[in-house]
Amino acid sequence: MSSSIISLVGAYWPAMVILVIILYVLRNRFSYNLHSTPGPFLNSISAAPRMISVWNGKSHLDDHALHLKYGPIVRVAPHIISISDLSAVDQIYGISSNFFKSDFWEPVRFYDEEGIVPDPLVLKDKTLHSRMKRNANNAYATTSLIQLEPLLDDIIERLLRVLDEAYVNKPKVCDIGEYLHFFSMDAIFALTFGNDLNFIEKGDKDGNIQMLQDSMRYLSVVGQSPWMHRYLKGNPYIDFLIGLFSKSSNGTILEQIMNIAISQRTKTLEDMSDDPDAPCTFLKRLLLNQQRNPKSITDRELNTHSFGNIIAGGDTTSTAMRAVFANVTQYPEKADRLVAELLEAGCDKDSIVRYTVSSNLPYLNAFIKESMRLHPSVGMMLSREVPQGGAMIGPYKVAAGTEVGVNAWIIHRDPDIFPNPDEFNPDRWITADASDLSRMKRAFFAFGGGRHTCSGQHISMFEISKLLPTLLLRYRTSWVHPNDYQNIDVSNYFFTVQKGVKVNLTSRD
Ligand code: HEM
Repeated sequence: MSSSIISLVGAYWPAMVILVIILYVLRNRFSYNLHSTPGPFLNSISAAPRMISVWNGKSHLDDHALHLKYGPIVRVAPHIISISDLSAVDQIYGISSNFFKSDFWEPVRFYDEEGIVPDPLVLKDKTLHSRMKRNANNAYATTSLIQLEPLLDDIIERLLRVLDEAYVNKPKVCDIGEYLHFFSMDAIFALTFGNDLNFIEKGDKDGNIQMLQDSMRYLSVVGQSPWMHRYLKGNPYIDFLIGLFSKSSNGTILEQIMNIAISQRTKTLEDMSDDPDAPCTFLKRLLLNQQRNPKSITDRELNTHSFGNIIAGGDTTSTAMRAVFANVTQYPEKADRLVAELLEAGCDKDSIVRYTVSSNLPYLNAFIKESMRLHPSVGMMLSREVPQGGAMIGPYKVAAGTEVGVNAWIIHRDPDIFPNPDEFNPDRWITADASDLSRMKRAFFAFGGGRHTCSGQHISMFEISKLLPTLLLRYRTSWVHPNDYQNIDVSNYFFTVQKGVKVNLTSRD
């Protein structure tokens, strides 16, 4: 009997392989009821094209091309739909929406003996998420940040000193993009904990920034097929093996940052009793919240809030800063208009710009917003899962469990919302009539939307709207080669990090 089965398999195995492939293709093609959703055929039968696109770091360009070809709703993988439609923003992300965070985030969900480590960025549990967010709200508020301005000023001064000494009026090319990254890392450490790692002077000598970016690459690629995580870094043995060959084992850098968060909590508690008048950092404010109402926030949640700041606040803010800086360099006449606005508001080239002044300057704010429209720091869709019972996505009824999302990179280029979308035109934010402006604001998705809207957006605007005008008033900036703006390389591993923002700096007298 068994020998006849073996000979049968031996004779028909090619046909069986073909049958399995056909069944696999059919299953994918018709899964989640998505067979009539527009999109390339290959993407509907396998996640591989999507994973390759993400692996290459150019999925924002590929997705944009797909939307131009197929319209506002595109099936980019058997289980994933990318949407570029204003009404979908409310439907998927609105406060009362019941779409929740998808398993895209599984590769960066951490578990300990108590279960999932509660990081708001990745939580599916809406009740816990709302409580965590509510109880940290005041630490992210602008009023809390303003009293930390001296801390930020120290870091800005450090950066100016380094730039003055090494680059200004010297024939040496400045990789300002790198310095903006160092600045944003030092700034977020300082605002969160009260001290920083001095990336500005020491550089990234331990490769921490690179390791964080490697973790994002892992998330972006494996997040397209999250079940794979279990067989990769989600498996302790495999993770150990990967760690032997690469410095960027998922565990190392994220665990290191979590350890910093834990040790800083203890240190801040001690400092609070030694010096109650010390600046009220993010962490100190959370500890004060906890002392007032111990049930409102646990130690574990305190740790993940600080941890989340470092993970979510470095690449994002520096990417936005590089986008603004590149536009300042590319459009000198617009830069001159910014300078004129700053001088008229009483700023001068030898002082650090005050946040209360810069945050009220219309052209500066429009310039920053337009830079973030054309170059949002997050360049992949903010993935959510369709809830029980399925949902109508445009004209399509899609099944529960389908991953759906809007990508800022795409919706920010919708010509019906932003006419001449590829044109860098800060004035569109100033001259649009009320109804167009309201649509533009609703479509501005750089900080996400709804209940998961970026908690740290005021922190990043605080940093950006102080540092960039200060640099602008102090230095003239020019490209090293005429085509440098077009040649900036963008790698999109969730964060759209640019390489090659290199300039000559001269003092602005
Ligand atoms: C220009 C700078 C920034 C950009 C463009 C940005 C963008 C975003 C986006 C798009 C989300 C939504 C993710 C989603 O819905 O899936 C988000 C969430 C978040 N961001 Fe930011 N971010 C920036 C800076 C920061 C900073 C400086 C911090 C911390 C100090 C921060 C902390 C967070 C946190 C904690 C969340 C999770 C919020 C939640 O899920 O409720 N971000 N950010």
